[in-house]
Amino acid sequence: MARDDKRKIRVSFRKNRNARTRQNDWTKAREDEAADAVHSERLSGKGELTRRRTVVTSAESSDGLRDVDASCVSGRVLWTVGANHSAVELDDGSVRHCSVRRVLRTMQRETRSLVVAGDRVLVRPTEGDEGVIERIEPRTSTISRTSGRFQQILTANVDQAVIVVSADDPPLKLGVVDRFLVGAEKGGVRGIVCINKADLVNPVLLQPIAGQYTRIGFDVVLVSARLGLGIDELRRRLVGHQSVVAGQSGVGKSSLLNCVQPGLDRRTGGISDETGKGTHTTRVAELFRLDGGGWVVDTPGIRQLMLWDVAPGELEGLYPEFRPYVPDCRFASCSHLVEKECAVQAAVERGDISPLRYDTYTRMFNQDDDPAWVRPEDMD
Ligand SMILES: Nc1nc2c(ncn2[C@@H]2O[C@H](COP(=O)(O)OP(=O)(O)OP(=O)(O)O)[C@@H](O)[C@H]2O)c(=O)[nH]1
Ligand SMILES: [Zn+2]
Repeated sequence: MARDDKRKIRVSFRKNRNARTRQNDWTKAREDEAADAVHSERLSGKGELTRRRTVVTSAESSDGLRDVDASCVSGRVLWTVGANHSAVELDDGSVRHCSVRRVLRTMQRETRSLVVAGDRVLVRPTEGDEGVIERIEPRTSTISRTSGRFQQILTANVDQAVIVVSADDPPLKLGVVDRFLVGAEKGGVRGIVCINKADLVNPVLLQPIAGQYTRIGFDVVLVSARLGLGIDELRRRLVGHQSVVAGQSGVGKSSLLNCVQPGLDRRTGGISDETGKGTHTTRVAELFRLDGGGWVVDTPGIRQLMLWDVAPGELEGLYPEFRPYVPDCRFASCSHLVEKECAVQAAVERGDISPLRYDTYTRMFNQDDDPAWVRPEDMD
């Protein structure tokens, strides 16, 4: 290894990128909000690595990393088991089973950011189809959940979250949709609402719900894995993107992925009658490549994105349609719940903000663990 090789080190950005500031929100025109939501540079909720940028330097490595020489190849992590076993697809398409270099493992323990599906890594090939991960490249986004006192990163480098809910069985809950959307916003990824099992309800009943989200700027796809409806449109939205598929167990995530890419063979399971919550048939976060380009991360069928650590005061910034009104509230610390001269409440009363969205906001603000839910037949 040549010690004077050019190499990359990570340096911290000086700018505080932790939170959207009110100042930024004030100056945003309403039409810009959807575009803003996908502009991950400004978004919060990212891991340590992403607050750094990579620079090429010929100086001595300051991060304790060994020189990465020409024998190393880059690739993308497909899945991981524990802290030290990852499957990595190299850029030539071959897959290697990799351990993680010890110094990296130690650093990861400190930052709580283990190698995750979606990570771009540099691998030193060893025997057979094995290798060692020498470096994790800076992440452009992370999806994480809070586990105890720590944030656990589930996957990295995705640009959109497909939030799958079912029109029925289990019943559609707008509280669930909105929690996932808030989670996506917080993670700096674009949320797409995918309503599956459209065959179980009269599609006319789904239109007001779809309209509520498209008006705010979120894409909505109505699909039925059973009937094959809407699958082409879903595929079009996935191809060329790095997507995470999220949603409660039993809503049909695996069934949809099997439709989008036949031959994928995701295991599907039935709803468990006892709990109504479905059985957890998809266990590890796993990344797969789509024909036509892009890739998808399949996640365990639990409510993980809803567990994101969002402080009540952050919520106003994570409801894109609230943001234009917030600066007009009389009190800077307005919670938009009870205060007088609140521009958000006024917008709800005028019908400019959906009362259903406002309802989920109030429940999330009050940290109501029982998410609001509305069946289509309850819609006007
Ligand atoms: N009626 C109807 N049933 C569906 C549809 N899509 C999936 N299902 C059924 O819903 C059940 C759950 O589907 P899965 O694809 O296993 O759901 P999942 O979201 O992957 O579940 P987890 O792996 O537990 O997260 C299965 O019995 C499917 O046959 C649909 O479009 N319509
Ligand atoms: Zn207010």
